[in-house]
Amino acid sequence: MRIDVEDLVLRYGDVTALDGLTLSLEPGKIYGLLGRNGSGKTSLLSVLAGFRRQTAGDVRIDGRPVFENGSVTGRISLIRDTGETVDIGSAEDAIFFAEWLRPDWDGDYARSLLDLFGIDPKKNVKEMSKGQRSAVGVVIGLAGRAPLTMFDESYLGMDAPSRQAFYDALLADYIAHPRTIVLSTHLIEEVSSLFEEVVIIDRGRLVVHEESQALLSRGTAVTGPTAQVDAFTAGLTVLGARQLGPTKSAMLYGDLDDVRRGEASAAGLELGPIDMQDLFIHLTGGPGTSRAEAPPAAELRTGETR
Ligand SMILES: Nc1ncnc2c1ncn2[C@@H]1O[C@H](COP(=O)(O)OP(=O)(O)OP(=O)(O)O)[C@@H](O)[C@H]1O
Repeated sequence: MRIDVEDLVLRYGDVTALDGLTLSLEPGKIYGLLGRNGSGKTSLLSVLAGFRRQTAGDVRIDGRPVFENGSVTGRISLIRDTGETVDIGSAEDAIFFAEWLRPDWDGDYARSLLDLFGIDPKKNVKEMSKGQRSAVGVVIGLAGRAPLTMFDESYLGMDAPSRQAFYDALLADYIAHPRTIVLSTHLIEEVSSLFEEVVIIDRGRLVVHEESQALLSRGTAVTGPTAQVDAFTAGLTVLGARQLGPTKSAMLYGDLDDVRRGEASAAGLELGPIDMQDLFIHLTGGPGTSRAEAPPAAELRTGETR
């Protein structure tokens, strides 16, 4: 499903969670939705799912308004981290309910996923561990095959092998049944290989909406002997560095032109890709930056080496 959001504002009393956000997402892609704590990710997903009415602005899914529009919300699935969507008895009950609610529901797939995650279908969801509840939520989200499926940190409670099983299942099922998928996450490195496009929001505003590869190409890792790396990176925007014995790897932000690349090669330095997480930290103001100090979004969008 196609998403068009224009000048979206959402306020909770005095708190402005979404502050004039404009964004369009094409159908049939996997999007990563990233942002620091309190940046407005859950608020955005809640408005997109029709759980909340926006304070101002326009929200359209496939060209139609969302809030209190059953013909649209019935085709949208938002799985939240709290698992409240499945708090209705056993996992089997949750599946029964989802089957009734979801036109594209695949019951056999749901049961195979419960098996994959080691979930006892008869167990009451309320008596499950946090990770097991998350897994039930993930099963409901995947097997529902909603044309717009959104996971809001739904898998945070799951352990590493279960999360990996989820990523594998998501990718395989997405290839077999293409749809629009939005993944909100703080586990950036773990999930970033799934993203076709990345949306970063900060303080309720859009900072970046770009193809993953284009975003990653904004940074370069420079690796080699410490003295050469330091000489090469002097005056450039260095996001961070790692030292291993006499070898240093520095993460640079911004384009390196062919001349600079030639210089690196002549100095015996290796140029490689940068981690999405390092870019994210930079684009949202750096680890020690308070929300008030973070650079404005317009400045962050330029992508030039300073
Ligand atoms: N029900 C609510 N009532 C009042 N303020 C709220 C409510 N829900 C969210 N907020 C505020 O809105 C802002 C955005 O919150 P939101 O939950 O959308 O952020 P988030 O990006 O999902 O954060 P996190 O990564 O921590 O989950 C925050 O300042 C938050 O305190």
